[in-house]
Amino acid sequence: MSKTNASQIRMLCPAKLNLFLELCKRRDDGYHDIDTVMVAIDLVDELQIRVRQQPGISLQVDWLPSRHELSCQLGVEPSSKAATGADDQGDPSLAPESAASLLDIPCDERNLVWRAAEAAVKHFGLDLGFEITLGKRIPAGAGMGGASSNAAMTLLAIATLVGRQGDLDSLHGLAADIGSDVPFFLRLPPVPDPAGTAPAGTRNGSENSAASISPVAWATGRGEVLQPVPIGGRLNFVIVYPAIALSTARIYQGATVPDSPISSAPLRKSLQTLAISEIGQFMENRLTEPARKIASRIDEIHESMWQSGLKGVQLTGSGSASFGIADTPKSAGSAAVTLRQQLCPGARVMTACSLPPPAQTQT
Ligand SMILES: C[C@@](CO)(OP(=O)(O)O)[C@H](O)COP(=O)(O)OP(=O)(O)OC[C@H]1O[C@@H](n2ccc(N)nc2=O)[C@H](O)[C@@H]1O
Ligand SMILES: Nc1ncnc2c1ncn2[C@@H]1O[C@H](COP(=O)(O)OP(=O)(O)O)[C@@H](O)[C@H]1O
Repeated sequence: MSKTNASQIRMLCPAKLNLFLELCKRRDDGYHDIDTVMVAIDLVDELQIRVRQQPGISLQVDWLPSRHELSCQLGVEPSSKAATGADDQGDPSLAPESAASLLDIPCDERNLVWRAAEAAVKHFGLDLGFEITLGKRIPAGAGMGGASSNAAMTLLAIATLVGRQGDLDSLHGLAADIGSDVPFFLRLPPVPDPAGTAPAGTRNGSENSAASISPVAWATGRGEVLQPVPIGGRLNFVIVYPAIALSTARIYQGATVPDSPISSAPLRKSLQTLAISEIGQFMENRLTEPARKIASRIDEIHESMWQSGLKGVQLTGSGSASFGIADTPKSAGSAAVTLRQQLCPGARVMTACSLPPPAQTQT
């Protein structure tokens, strides 16, 4: 989706869920070799980038539909400190490094959008500036790739504005330098945008271009080595985000690499037939244990999600959000109503669908 003209572009930034995440090895550089399967979903942030002749970057970030609405859902003051997520004993040593607040997103070089814009200016040798506005829906510190998706779409948007969108491979390295999850978002099919016109520019790369034909990818290395995973249709999800921001680094630090890591192969195979009970059987997230030790509310949320009839209930990424799979959009909607009655305020309950494989977006 993009509304591109000579001076501005609008991009939708999809979130992601990890259907599988296994730790294979702790690396000397402080990262882990992982085996993960990520699916992009239609819960999106909105990015608008305008070209300025004067070099420099400006960034404005707002929550959609509004900060007030989200603070009510989460049961936090609009500028409150993030809930500690410490365990019931409130052990401060377990509290995650909480964001200044659940709703405070940095508007300076700490924001991955800003870093991506600076990297693109340098990479393409531009003497232009960019005025950027970002509308956030994807919860922060949730394990849903919000910041990474924003960064990837910023790279794509600036490449499109300067007529370089054709060569995704050169952007792959920039993306991987910004974050391990960022390359995944570069190669997704464009998100259909009701307010936009044609989908964003072509996303063809050479060896990985096949990856842009699927909203699902198998990622290895630290998450930057990608292969497409065929999927037999669309999956319906219900996502629950408790009012807790978890630090990705902290969760990885608390994780243990198993002696015999399990493989995502059975899960990847089950996605082709889309047999939900089979998919649920092969799902796994090795970061669940460290996350639930810090935020014990995750256990209560999983219990409520199972009881609401969802299948394959699991933490996404390093958390704090969890998702479950519903048989149909209708059953997802009714499970969400039940969960909102039980968990809100104090959590966001969202429904979402995996992005359609490109063949379906042409219909
Ligand atoms: C956990 C995952 C699962 O998809 O997503 P999120 O929960 O962040 O959405 C990713 O691996 C997060 O990717 P990303 O958020 O880009 O992480 P990065 O900025 O690259 O790394 C943040 C920190 O996480 C740890 N890290 C990250 C990736 C990896 N394969 N091994 C690690 O140990 C390192 O301590 C690193 O310094
Ligand atoms: N564009 C962005 N959107 C949201 N958070 C951002 C952004 N840039 C930097 N951050 C910071 O990164 C933290 C993690 O953001 P998150 O959306 O969870 O990213 P990811 O899931 O890719 O790790 C946030 O709590 C926030 O402080």
